[in-house]
Amino acid sequence: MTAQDREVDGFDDALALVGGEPGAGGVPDRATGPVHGPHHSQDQGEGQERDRTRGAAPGPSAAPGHGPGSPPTARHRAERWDAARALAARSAASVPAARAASVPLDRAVGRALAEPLTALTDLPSFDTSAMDGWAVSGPGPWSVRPVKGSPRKGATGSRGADDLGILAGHGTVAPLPDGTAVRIATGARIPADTTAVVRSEHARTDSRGHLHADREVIPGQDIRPRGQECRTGDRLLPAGSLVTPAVLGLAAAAGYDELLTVPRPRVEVLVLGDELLTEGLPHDGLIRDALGPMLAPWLRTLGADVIATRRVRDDAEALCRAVTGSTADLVLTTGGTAAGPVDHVHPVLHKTGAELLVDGVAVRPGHPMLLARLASGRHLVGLPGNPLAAVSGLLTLAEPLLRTLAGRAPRPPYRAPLRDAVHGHPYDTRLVPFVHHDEGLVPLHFNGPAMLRGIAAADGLAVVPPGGARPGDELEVLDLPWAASVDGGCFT
Ligand SMILES: Nc1nc2c(c(=O)[nH]1)N[C@H]1C(S)=C(S)[C@@H](COP(=O)(O)OP(=O)(O)OC[C@H]3O[C@@H](n4cnc5c(N)ncnc54)[C@H](O)[C@@H]3O)O[C@H]1N2
Ligand code: MOO
Repeated sequence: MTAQDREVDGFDDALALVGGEPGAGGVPDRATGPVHGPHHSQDQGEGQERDRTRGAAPGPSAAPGHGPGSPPTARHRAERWDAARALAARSAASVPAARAASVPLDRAVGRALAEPLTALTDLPSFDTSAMDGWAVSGPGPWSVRPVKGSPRKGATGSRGADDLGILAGHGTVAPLPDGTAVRIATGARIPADTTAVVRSEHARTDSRGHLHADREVIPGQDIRPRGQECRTGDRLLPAGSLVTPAVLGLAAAAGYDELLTVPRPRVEVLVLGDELLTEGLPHDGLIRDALGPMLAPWLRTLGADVIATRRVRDDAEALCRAVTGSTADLVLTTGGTAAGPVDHVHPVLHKTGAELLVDGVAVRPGHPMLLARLASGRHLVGLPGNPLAAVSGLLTLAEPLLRTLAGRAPRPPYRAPLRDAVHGHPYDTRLVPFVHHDEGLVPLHFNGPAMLRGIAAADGLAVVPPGGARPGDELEVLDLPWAASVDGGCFT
């Protein structure tokens, strides 16, 4: 491994690195677990010491050139990963309340509730039949009564059997005298003094118009009592809940025509890099832009509306115009965060009077990521150019910031046990693509900063603490929004 390999893989060369070429190995099959590559190491995409795959924390003294216990000075400005996320979430805390607006239900989906959803009615709002059958009063057999004003099916049949009974949507119905039964439909109002509903398949009428149940009738059976689901004024959902299709349905059932919601934040993506191609095969040192196609749909899943994805050439003036001219709530840049000759993000932020809130995060990959408040009060997140480092920045800084801008409640972190050991960085958090497996999280190969092969097959990113983790250790998990299912029922 060359020094360049180490650098590309996001570890400084102070680390004693042993092991195979970066990115060796295969992507595990979801059913069968990892397909090991030639080196049989879990995540050589980061080029680490093999013995750290047992999770032994090497400690800062493993980094020659830095005093024991003291991280390298180059990191002095880097925020801890969890602190950076918290800071990103806090940095826009005052914005959502100011933007809340009432919108009709059909415009509310995808936004967050700006106030709790409180029931405007009891649900059900009247005692309701849960089945098609008979409302009965007292013990059987019952004499069947026609329902006054009910539509009739036909002239034949025994007395009362030909009327359709009480249907859903009917208004007030007369109380049911003891010893009588009326036909009733699912969703219809239960007459006062009803003891139970007997399903149509569990009863028969005789030639004298009496109804007999063919099994025991339990008082209250198949009646949904008024207020069973909620009472007027009950809090159904807290403020900050995402309005999903299911929430829309609940809101409508609970009597809402409009919902007070926070609009989705508007994001503009600026893709930097003269080396980027938007089509065809890489050639002559030029490469395909992997971030432009990826970010807009990903941002939408994070609750943002992407107003544009623009390519900006490696020119400070062009970047300056693009940043200051944007009307988005969040400007998201890719590339140009480091200190190379055409890395213009820092100089442009400085020149335009932006306040750097986060300037580097102690996370691998992605440590040059940044968060700034622009002079206009809008926010800018600078994602590093390496594609997996950009994903790391997206989930570390943009996701919590967007959640706050969108008025969404913070998502409580959850943890899951690790199936296979994963090595760590001595000082920094690592984010490692994984798949869920019955036996725990399985870290994926091809997790180097420039690689998307691991994340493309992943259910999420595992948060590996400095020093690494052993099988059975519980790691915080950042699920990808499209992860189909989670073994172990983390969402139940
Ligand atoms: N002297 C140092 N150099 C670098 C450091 C460092 O600490 N000291 N950090 C390295 C790390 S870590 C990363 S990550 C990168 C971040 O660099 P930038 O944000 O300035 O990104 P670029 O230099 O523009 O690009 C880096 C890399 O990614 C490729 N790239 C950029 N955009 C895209 C895209 N849209 N699709 C696909 N690939 C992209 C670009 O071609 C470069 O290969 O800095 C290191 N350097
Ligand atoms: O290699 Mo850098 O840490 O990818 O972000």
